Amino acid sequence: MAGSTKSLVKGSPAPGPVPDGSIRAYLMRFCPFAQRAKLVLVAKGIKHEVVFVNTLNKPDWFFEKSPFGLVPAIETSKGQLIYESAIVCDYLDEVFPGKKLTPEDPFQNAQQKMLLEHFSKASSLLFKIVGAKKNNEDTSAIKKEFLEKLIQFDQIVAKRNTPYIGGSSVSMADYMMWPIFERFGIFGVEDCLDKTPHLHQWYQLMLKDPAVQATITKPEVLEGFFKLYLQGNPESVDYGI
Ligand SMILES: N[C@@H](CCC(=O)N[C@@H](CS)C(=O)NCC(=O)O)C(=O)O
Repeated sequence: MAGSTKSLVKGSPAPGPVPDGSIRAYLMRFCPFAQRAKLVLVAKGIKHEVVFVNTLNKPDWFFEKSPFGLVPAIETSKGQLIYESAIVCDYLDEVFPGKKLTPEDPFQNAQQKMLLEHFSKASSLLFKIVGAKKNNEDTSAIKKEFLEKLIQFDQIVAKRNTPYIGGSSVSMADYMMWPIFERFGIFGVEDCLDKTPHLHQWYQLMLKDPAVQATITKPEVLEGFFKLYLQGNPESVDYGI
């Protein structure tokens, strides 16, 4: 992926205008939401540059690019700013040519969004695990509830009887969910896939996807970052590549 490999921190100067014919993505290397944007950029072959932002020590100007101070955000050569991963991904799919990732059919599109809602009933629990781990609390009850919700989601996926969660080929719903699955190891829930056979099959299929292969982070790198994050020691985190 083109662009700088250093993460910008508080005090780093703001980058200049985005060159014509390109688009800039403000990302953080380990962020699952930023990976959603990266997956769409790569899957559609969109020419872009990347600016990594240290989200634990961000430059003040970043709030002008992304008002909530969150990655991902994108900036066009016209100075247009788009933030929130789902909105960023929809924008990229709508504006750029290449493989359409969102179904043209409104019902199929609605179905994809409903699948994401179902998945979020499980995935939101993962963020509770992070909170509990930060406070050195026991996570077993949350993990149990997560498994129950994931099994329910597995059954929904099974009924659809399509190789990908979104349909017969890889699509937006798959890319929106993938980054969370990639991080099952850091949440300590990777064994849940043994109990969700349809999701497990999908996971194996997604590992072969070129955009997934281009954006995947090695589990040991993710784990290293997560450990430091839990210690609340942002200065010691090397966000660069
Ligand atoms: N709802 C947002 C969530 C994005 C998000 O939480 N990004 C995190 C990094 S994984 C972030 O930028 N955190 C910075 C902060 O909390 O100040 C989206 O989907 O884009």
